[in-house]
Amino acid sequence: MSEADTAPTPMMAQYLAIKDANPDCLLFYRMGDFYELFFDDAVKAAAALGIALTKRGKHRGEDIPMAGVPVVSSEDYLQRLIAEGFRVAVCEQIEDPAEAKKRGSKSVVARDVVRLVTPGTITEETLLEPGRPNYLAAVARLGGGGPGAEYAIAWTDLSTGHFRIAETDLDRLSTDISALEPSELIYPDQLSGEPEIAPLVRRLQRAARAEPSVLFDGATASERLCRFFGVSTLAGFGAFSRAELSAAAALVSYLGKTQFAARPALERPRKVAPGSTMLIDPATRASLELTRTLSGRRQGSLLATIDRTRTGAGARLLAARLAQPLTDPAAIRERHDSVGFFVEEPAIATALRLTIKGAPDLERALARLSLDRAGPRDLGAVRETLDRFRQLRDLMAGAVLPAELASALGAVAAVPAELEQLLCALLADELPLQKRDGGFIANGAIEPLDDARALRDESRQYIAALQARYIEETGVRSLKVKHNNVLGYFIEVPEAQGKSLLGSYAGFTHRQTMASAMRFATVELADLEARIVEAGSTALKLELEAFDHLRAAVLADMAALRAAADGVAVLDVSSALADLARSDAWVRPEVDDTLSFCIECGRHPVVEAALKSSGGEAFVANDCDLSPPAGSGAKGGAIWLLTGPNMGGKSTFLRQNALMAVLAQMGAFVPATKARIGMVDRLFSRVGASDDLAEGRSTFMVEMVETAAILNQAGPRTLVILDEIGRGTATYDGLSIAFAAVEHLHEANRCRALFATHFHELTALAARLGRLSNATMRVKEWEGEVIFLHEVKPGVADRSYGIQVARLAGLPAAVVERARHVLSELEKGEQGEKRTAFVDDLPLFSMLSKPAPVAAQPKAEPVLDALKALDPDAMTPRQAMDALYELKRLERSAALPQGRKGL
Ligand SMILES: Nc1ncnc2c1ncn2[C@@H]1O[C@H](COP(=O)(O)OP(=O)(O)OP(=O)(O)O)[C@@H](O)[C@H]1O
Repeated sequence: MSEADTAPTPMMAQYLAIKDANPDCLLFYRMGDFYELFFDDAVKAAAALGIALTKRGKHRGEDIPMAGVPVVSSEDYLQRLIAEGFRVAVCEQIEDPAEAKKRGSKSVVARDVVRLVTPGTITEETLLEPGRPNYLAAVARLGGGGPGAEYAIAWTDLSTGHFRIAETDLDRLSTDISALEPSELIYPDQLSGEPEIAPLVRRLQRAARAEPSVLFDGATASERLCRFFGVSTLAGFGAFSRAELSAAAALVSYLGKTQFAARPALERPRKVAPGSTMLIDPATRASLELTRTLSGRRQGSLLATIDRTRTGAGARLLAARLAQPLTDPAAIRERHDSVGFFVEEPAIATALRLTIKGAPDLERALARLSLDRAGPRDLGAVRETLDRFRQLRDLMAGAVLPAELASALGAVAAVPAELEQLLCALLADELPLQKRDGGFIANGAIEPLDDARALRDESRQYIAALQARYIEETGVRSLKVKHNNVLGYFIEVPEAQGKSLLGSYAGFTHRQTMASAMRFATVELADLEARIVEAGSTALKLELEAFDHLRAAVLADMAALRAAADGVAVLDVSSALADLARSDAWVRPEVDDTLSFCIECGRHPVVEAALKSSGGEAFVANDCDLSPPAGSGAKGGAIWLLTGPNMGGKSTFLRQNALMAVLAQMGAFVPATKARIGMVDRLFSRVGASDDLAEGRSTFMVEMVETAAILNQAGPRTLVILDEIGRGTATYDGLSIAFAAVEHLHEANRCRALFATHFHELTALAARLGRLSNATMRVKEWEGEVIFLHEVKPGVADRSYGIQVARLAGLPAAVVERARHVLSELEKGEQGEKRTAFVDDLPLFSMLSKPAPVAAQPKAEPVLDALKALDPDAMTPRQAMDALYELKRLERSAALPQGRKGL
């Protein structure tokens, strides 16, 4: 094979050069109306998208695999590729093909990558979830990995422009990142494999990405930030640590790397003060199902249950608040004041919620406008929002607002009125999606545009007139003036007449002979066509200029618009939480600096909602008081040790109290009749067991790692929820661990805690530990059946009723019967006999030889017998009354079964 055979074509050479520069992305290579993918990219994309894999030409003697997606529907494909974890480099033609032709017929149109589409940098409405922030985060470490290391996180939502920076430390790094649920996290490549990064990378998988350390370079960080924000000093933004600057600069440099020329209009970075939010580690977050259920769905999470917001920005703010509850009681009270206002003013709340319902997503439209990725409908979104802003102002005028709402409404009112006037004056009522075809500027708005449009439309009438004249002059009645993209305007006549016209009609120039028709051009048609094209392109040019003008006007008011959008989000969240509080009887909690934790008639919002929607029994409200015992002068909150039957409602009770703290401190009202919560700075929840195979840890190991974290980190302001610690190992080991853990929580951590256990032996600790009390879930037994009352009361459970629950769950009757037998033997053993002896007494597989027991015959019951004997049709009213009294008497004399019987 000669050199020439193996050398790539000029186009392929261009492709390979661009692909070489973007090795970790799928390359969308623009060819006409398609983005084409080649080689491995084509194979991967075809598999991921289910599109055809074809071939185009050869490279080094091999077929080149190719797959393509139409440009018009490329967003759908991008969305699916991003969801699958790919990054996409979008490569466009950056010159007019006509220019390329000038360089020679074989020359290739210049192309370059204009954008890298990555999960954290998308802005298209179709690619984003409306109610979820889409964070790109950067983590920086300065000072090596030793004890003096400084850590910081910067994060931005490109689709809204929010930009925050926070210092963090080794202990809370993972917790802080999990609160953000970033779509993409970048970290310096020198941290790859380091212990602080490894778990994050495992958790976030492909969303975590190592970037060259130069992006995180502390020495150039300030300068890069200044350049990005177009300022000469960062002094006006606040004081930032070196690690914070490094993380923030990495973020803006990464944006430069992915967005190329487009510069996103980020707001100025805001510092999040350390300790201003409640620490909730990833395991706690997952087990409480704050924003997602354990199976990863939004439906059934706390967020989905409480979300009554009416706008995308409101839903995002609610999610962000839930992910990061506050710790400053004054700031929390401010949010409660806002919710309280709408609870007290339902008429205003209802009107407000109607006004904002279905409002366009202003924040995201602004982000697209700033990146020059917007269409006419984004301008339309601004126009519509400004109209709603005005309605909001009118609606709330005169109301005496609490501080947070007053400032939110102030921001809404501060948007300059001229912008709305300008948009209303220029934009058409109905707007197309794309600006490239024009048609979005109103008639009568711009005079030269009206003229150009008139000329274009008149010319079309001239064509009709011209056709009539040609018919008359030639006598060919079937003559038509037509248009196509190759010939432009032309005259078409049937072939027979065409032939006679060829010689006789001097004005016609022959262009084409078809199977049954002939086509001609004339000078007049060519003139007209030129005028139409010119008028059309003049009109489009004027429209695009107007678009740029409007875009510039919007961007000039960007800061005010953003602040107003934030304000509407606050109004939305506050009124949504008020709506929830009113309809579901939630109350305003009191959050202060004490160590109280006193909840009256608390409920679990998600379980309650689930019971309600299934039409089942009503949720039973329960009190909880973990405040330091009154008058004891105790330095530390109380611990409740909760015992009770399986399925009795222990986990529900534990979680509902943890959720109560989260809800109260995010600024919501709570599902209770009264709540007083001394600020919780850290929340731990270890509920239920699961293994973590990805981390190579067994169920018990996970449980112990998480328990260790709690015992090592919980302080006096921490709230701890522990469910069945020590269950995953041998009984005595588990019991000992649980025992020691309770003692440690009481003596060393001194935190408020709820501890549920099936180890009834632990309840004896209450005699020794002053702040420990026993509580239990009430049950009633009836005929060997257990009835769960779901009521928490002081005291100790006598046993776990595990066997009854197992029977309810459908364990084979033989197994249930055998278990009952084993249990009674074990209980005897506990009362003095040696266990081993008893186990020896139970011959292995003895149950297999026994027939399955027949269901127990119902016991004779005098009330029932008497009832059965009655025949209402044969009774007088008097006799019926007497019979009723007799039944009552029988019922009273038959005492309800008590205690431990009927197993
Ligand atoms: N307060 C309540 N009011 C009404 N129903 C409740 C209440 N608490 C729990 N339940 C119902 O009981 C079911 C079992 O509750 P939960 O899982 O909390 O029990 P548990 O005591 O933790 O059980 P186990 O020890 O088996 O883990 C729940 O799914 C719910 O339907």
